[in-house]
Amino acid sequence: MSSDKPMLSVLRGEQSRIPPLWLMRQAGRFLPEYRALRAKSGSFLEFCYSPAAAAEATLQPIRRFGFDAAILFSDILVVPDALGQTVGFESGHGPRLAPLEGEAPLSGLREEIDLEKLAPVFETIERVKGALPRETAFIGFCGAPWTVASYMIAGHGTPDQAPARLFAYRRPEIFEALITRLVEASVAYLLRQIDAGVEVVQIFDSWAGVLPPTQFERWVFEPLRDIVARVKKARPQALVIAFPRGAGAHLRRCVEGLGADGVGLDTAADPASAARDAQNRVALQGNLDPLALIAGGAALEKEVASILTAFQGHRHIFNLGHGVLPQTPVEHVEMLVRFVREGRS
Ligand SMILES: Cc1c2[nH]c(c1CCC(=O)O)Cc1[nH]c(c(CCC(=O)O)c1C)Cc1[nH]c(c(CCC(=O)O)c1C)Cc1[nH]c(c(C)c1CCC(=O)O)C2
Repeated sequence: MSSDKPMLSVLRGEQSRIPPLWLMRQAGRFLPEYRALRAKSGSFLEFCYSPAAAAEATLQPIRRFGFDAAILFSDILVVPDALGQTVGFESGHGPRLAPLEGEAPLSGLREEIDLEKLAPVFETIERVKGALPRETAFIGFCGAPWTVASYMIAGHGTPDQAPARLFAYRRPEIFEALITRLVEASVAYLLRQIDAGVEVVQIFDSWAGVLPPTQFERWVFEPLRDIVARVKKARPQALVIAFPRGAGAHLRRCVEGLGADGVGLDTAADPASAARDAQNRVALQGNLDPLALIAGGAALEKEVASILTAFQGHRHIFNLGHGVLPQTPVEHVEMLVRFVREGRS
């Protein structure tokens, strides 16, 4: 099926000479208009739950750069919030959750996600949907069970998710119950996002890269495959991108076996080898180094050119290998857009 949205066409199986382009964390602190909007609001979660503000943050990068896709402005940690865990964000420090611990770590959590609590997110989606240019695709998202669980257990960001890894070894039954609950919650949440108006959902497994193969299979691959299968079965029109960041040696299995329409490549992944594995059966998304975007100039041009060359002849969505960093100059993003679309900086 062809579409007047280049992003959807590539996810549905077409190739495009000029890849559709969007950036993870394209809304955020590197944009002066985001900082101004954010300064007027309360806590980060309040901001995420304010439909007018969240819709505006979603649209800002579309107005400025004309990206091929908008991504819902929200956060992966609204899911633990809607499961009843206490979630906060400390400026400069990132997320702070009441960690899951003690004799019965799941006892304070709801069995099922409270979608009523997330009503403002669905309202944000409805607002954005009515305001997007007709050629712009709309992406919703959630965090993958392993990544979300790792924050729920530690209560904050860590360099290697050691607390969740230890928990999974020491208390595998409880960890399994948590992952199962997150699979259910993620499916329910994504289906509601699709019903509210997103056309694509991306599942962020930002911490997929820290596990040994046995644990990767159980906590990353299987839950991701289940979510993809259930979302596609319930909403066959919806398109799904999986982003198993740091999957490394498991990337091939993800490209071949997750059942997603697209797979996101992180900064360290080799585009040419992923393209060989994919055989055009899935679209590949990525994977410019966010630091090359900060550096700009000849280094940026060279990296962009090499990615475009490596993906030639393959279904490709241009993106970064991880999110835009706050110190990124806006002009470098403008340059990237010109370079990808017009082949000039
Ligand atoms: C692990 C993770 C989180 N959140 C997310 C992930 C997965 C992707 C990744 O690995 O980056 C996903 C996310 N977070 C945010 C978005 C918005 C949409 C977009 O991509 O533009 C998305 C898709 C906004 C945000 N989420 C957060 C901010 C910064 C808060 C602020 O503006 O005050 C934004 C814009 C806060 C957040 N949220 C999270 C952390 C670790 C932090 C603190 C680090 C930081 O500050 O960048 C959890």
